[in-house]
Amino acid sequence: MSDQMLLEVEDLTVSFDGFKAIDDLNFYVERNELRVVIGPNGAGKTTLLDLICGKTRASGGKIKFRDKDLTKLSEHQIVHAGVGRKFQTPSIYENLTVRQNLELSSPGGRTVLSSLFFRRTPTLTARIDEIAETIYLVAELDMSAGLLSHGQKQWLEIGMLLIQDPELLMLDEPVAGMSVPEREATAALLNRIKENRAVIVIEHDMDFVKDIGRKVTVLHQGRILAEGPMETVQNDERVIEVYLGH
Ligand SMILES: Nc1ncnc2c1ncn2[C@@H]1O[C@H](COP(=O)(O)OP(=O)(O)OP(=O)(O)O)[C@@H](O)[C@H]1O
Repeated sequence: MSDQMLLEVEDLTVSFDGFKAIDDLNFYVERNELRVVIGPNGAGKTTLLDLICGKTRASGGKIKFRDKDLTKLSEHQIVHAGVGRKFQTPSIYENLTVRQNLELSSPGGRTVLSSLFFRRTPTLTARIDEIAETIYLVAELDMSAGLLSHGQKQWLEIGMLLIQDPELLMLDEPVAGMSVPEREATAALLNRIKENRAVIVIEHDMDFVKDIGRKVTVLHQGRILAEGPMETVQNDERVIEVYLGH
C-alpha cells in the first residue's frame, strides 16, 4: 500500500461462538482522512472499532497502523501508538472544570495533577487554549463540566482525546442526542481536526453524514457492502435495500 495509508486492515475476522461479526474485512484509511462508517444494526461497526483499539482481539488478520500490527498490542500500547477512541457515553469528570478535565487528559496529566507541585506550564496552557477554541469551549474553560450541555460534554471529550494528539481518532455516534446547531458545529469540528490526523466516525444520522460530506464505508454482515462518496453510496441499490430504504 502507498505511504498515504495510515491504517491498513487486512483479512480481519472475529468470531463470537462461530458467528463472524467481522468477516475477512479489508479496510484502508489514509492520513488526514475523515471516514464515515455506516450500516444496519449488527453490521459490525462497533466491533471494527473495538478491534482497532484492542478492546476485542481478532480471530485472524492484521491491523497495520503506521509500522505496527495493532493485533499484537495491548489497549494501552495502542493508545500510546497514537489511536484515540471516543465511546458513545461521555466519560468526563463532572465535578472538575473544563480546564481540569483537559489537564488531566494531557500526556502525563494523571500524575502531575495528583502531585502537590502541579504547575501549569505555559506550553500546556497554550495547548489547552488552542483545544478549547477548536471545541467551542473557550468561555466555559473555568466552568464545572457538569454544567455543560450534552453536546458540549461530547465536545469536551473530543478535546480530551485531542490533547493526547492521536494520529487516528475514532468516534462512535458523536452527534447522538445533539441539537441541529450542535450537529452542524460538530461536522465543522471534525473537518477541522482531520487536517492533521485521520478520523473514523460511526454514524446513523444521515443528515450529519451529508454535512460531513466525505468518503463513506457501508458495512453489512461484517463485510464492506459499498464504499465511496455519499452521493454514490446512497444511490447504490444494495445499500438502499439493506440500510437506507428502512
Ligand atoms: N462480545 C460479543 N460477544 C458476542 N457477540 C457480539 C459481541 N460483540 C458484538 N457481537 C455481535 O456482533 C454483531 C455486530 O455487532 P456490532 O455492535 O459491531 O454492530 P454495529 O454495526 O455496531 O451495530 P449498532 O449499529 O447496533 O451499534 C452483532 O450481531 C452483535 O450481537
